[in-house]
Amino acid sequence: MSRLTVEGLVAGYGPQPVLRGLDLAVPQGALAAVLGPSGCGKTTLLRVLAGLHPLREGRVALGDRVLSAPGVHVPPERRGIGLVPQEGALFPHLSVAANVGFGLSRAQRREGRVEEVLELVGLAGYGKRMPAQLSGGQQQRVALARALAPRPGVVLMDEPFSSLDAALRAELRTDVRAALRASGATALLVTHDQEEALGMADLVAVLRDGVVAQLGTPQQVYLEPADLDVALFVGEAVVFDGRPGHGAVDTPLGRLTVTAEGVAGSGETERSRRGTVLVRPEQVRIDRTGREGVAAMVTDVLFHGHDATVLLRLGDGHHVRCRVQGPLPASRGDAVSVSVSGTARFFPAADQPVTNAIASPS
Ligand SMILES: Nc1ncnc2c1ncn2[C@@H]1O[C@H](COP(=O)(O)OP(=O)(O)OP(=O)(O)O)[C@@H](O)[C@H]1O
Repeated sequence: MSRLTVEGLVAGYGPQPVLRGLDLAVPQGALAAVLGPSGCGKTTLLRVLAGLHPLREGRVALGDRVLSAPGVHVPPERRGIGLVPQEGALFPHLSVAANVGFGLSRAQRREGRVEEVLELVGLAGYGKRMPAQLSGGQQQRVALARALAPRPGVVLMDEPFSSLDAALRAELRTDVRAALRASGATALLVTHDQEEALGMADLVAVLRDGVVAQLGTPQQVYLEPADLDVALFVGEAVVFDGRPGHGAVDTPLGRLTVTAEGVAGSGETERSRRGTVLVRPEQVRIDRTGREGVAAMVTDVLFHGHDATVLLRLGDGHHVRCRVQGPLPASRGDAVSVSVSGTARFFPAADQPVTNAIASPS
């Protein structure tokens, strides 16, 4: 059983701990991405899980086996956890095969485990090469093969793609995901790249202030963020101040109907509750004819290849981002009108009752 469980984890370096009661559970065989801003404690978490840094309070367990707890510390080499560091960290004087086989017994090497994992990561036949003869992406594949070779229950990856260019990163993400699935290992991927976390993982844990602010599927953290900070961190957003009343909220993008329980028809509608209304840029629709929605001026168009961002200024001076696919709907300087499609979210201000409401255009 390799379900990874972290309960009430407190760990750090100085008097103020970096991790402050962190809870996290990753089911067996799942790939979880740990997403958070620089310095929030992602690497510290991996180091504690790998047994390289002590915890002060809490518990780390793999299945029923406690690995770390006050008074318990299973040494790193006996945890059944493989680590892929940020930049491969291969032994430069050892061949690929020797790097991969480093942690294996002679029997395991004789059984062909090295060739097996090299094939798993797409490097069959590369055993005799030296690390210096490999590209950055290939070196990361070897690092993954080395981590997988002893059949660990858990693989930890610390920003394994950060030194690679965008095209290589995308290719490697797909291959690493497939290799991890095939190995059956539970995996934790540390990243500060939202696209990587959302695109690769089965589960995303958003770290903030030393705890997990939200743990959910990529869809959940993007479409149903636990709070405004998570919403703003995981993807782009268009936000306005709002004060729902009578089951609707007025925004510079028009009147949005507030449909969720807690605001509409609950008796609270008359009580003014200021907060933030949030829509994603892909929900903003542009109408070239200027008939549907609110008047806006296109201030810039950023073409990304697979899609484009259209920057707009509304009549009242608000700036709005819109994401569009396919043919560009407008050019810089065009007068258009904009509206919102689908549902939006309302987050009451911090000093207000904390009930998220879903708003949709009326
Ligand atoms: N060895 C250390 N001694 C003292 N403080 C440290 C040490 N290592 C990390 N820290 C501090 O602990 C905090 C968390 O660091 P950590 O490396 O875990 O963050 P991170 O989320 O992985 O950041 P990044 O995304 O930049 O890699 C930071 O404020 C960092 O300065």
